[in-house]
Amino acid sequence: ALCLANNYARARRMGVPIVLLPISTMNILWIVIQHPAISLLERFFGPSNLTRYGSRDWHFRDRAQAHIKFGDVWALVTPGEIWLNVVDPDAIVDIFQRRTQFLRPVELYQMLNVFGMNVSTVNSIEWKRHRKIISAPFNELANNIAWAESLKQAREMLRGWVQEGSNGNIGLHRDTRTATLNVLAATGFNRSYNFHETRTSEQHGESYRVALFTLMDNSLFMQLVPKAILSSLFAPASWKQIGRAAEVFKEYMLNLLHQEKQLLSEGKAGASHLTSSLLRASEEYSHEKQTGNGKAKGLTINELLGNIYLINLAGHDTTSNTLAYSIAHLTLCPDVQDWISEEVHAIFGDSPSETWEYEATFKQLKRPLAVMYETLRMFPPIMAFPKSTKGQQQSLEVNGSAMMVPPNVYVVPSLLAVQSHTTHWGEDALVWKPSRWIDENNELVLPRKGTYLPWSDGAQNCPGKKFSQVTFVAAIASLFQFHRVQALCADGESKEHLEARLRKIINETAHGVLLRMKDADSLRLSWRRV
Ligand code: HEM
Repeated sequence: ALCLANNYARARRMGVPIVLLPISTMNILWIVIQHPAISLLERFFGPSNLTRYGSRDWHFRDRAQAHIKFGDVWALVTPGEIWLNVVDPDAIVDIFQRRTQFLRPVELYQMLNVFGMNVSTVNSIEWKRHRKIISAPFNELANNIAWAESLKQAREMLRGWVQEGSNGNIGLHRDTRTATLNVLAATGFNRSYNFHETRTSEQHGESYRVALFTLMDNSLFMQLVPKAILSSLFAPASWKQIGRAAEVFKEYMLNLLHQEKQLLSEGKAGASHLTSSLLRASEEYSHEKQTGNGKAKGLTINELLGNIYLINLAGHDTTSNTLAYSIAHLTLCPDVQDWISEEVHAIFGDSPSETWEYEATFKQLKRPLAVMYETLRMFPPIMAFPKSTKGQQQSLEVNGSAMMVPPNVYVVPSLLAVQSHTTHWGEDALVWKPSRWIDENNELVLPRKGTYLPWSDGAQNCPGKKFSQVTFVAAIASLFQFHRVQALCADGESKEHLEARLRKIINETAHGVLLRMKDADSLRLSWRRV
């Protein structure tokens, strides 16, 4: 109570509306029990501040409602933290530009440190070194490979979906995840996997892919239980499985690095590949250490593994969830499927996707990109990127009024609120409508700065932005060139009920680190050639 009173007094000095929560949203016990606890509290006592703003995914459920009620800036005050939520686009741009004043709070990203520190978990000085190294391989050569591989994966995935026929049990999330991880493997590790073989191996066996999925699905849990305990003799079997996944992933990556090192020494490795690029940085580090040559510019082996894990994690489920949300929406909008197909035909005619060239055509495929933009507007995989004032107070101008933000306050650009606010997106802000992204001159609409940032903004934005766009556009364009998708009714189900069920599935989220549908795999979808 004393901590809450203290934080309340600090927040009051900002002169903004305040909402109090009796529990810190970072409290470990609360993180574990919040979902059943919130359901129970809501059932017995009705909605309260705690049930509205106390969960990890409250931003998604609330969207712009809190800002419409409290204004463009308001504070969520808990015994542990003050979260200052901001929806004014100019203030949001300002926050991202002042990276050294509104700092990324690395303490909130510790779950990403499974193997070592990485670009998301180091402090702002070290960040520059990591960022320079990991950004280098994200170039047009990588995008070219991603394009070809995404087309290949989409073709194989679609073949399986069509074969599934009227059963429609396609496993939407499982399959888009397999495909996007294969795109990443082709680009990063120079391995081109067969979609169906990898899908089967994911259901059995102990591959690095299964290990990665296990680690990703349990990353919140791993934040609570140290790796050594997970692998200990007395740990329950389910914990040991997570510990084992960490070992399998590490072994695979070390093995890959070893092979790559050998290729490099023979002068064979492709310079564009992610692994060789990171490996060179690690060798540079060893060299610097041996020669005692100035400040470190390379990466230690643990940092190398840490960054490879981060890129695997950040680089595939983000795109695969976006594909899954998009396809789920497209089943509700057959007209948008035709709209995409029309553009694909105008560019490629009936040419098979094996012949599609990246450079000449990616820029022309505006409608698939519009689908991606619209899905990310309403369903951004990373729902919030808080910044912290740390030890210094900072000034901030919101709607033309200056305020002082005290030290150690988390300042949160309200991504989901600004991306679904009627002021910026009109009365139909909550309607999924890709056509809003194309203007009357057939150009992609450029939204006002600070109103659309699913890849974040400023220097710490997503280095994989274009890579994800290329992967997504290739997949959607090739899926809808000749085919259409339809959701299948359950026995005796009416069309209206099916639509309502689909919308419910779209809006029910899994409680993980990234936003994703809880039950995407339960959708029965039928693909047919037109
Ligand atoms: C739909 C696709 C994607 C979205 C919406 C997305 C979004 C984001 C966002 C919002 C951040 C900043 C997070 C923060 O500041 O807390 C980020 C960072 C990052 N993303 Fe992505 N991302 C996507 C795809 C990718 C892909 C395909 C890759 C790599 C292959 C990638 C690699 C990274 C990395 C390495 C970072 C950390 C950058 C840094 O801290 O400097 N992302 N992403």
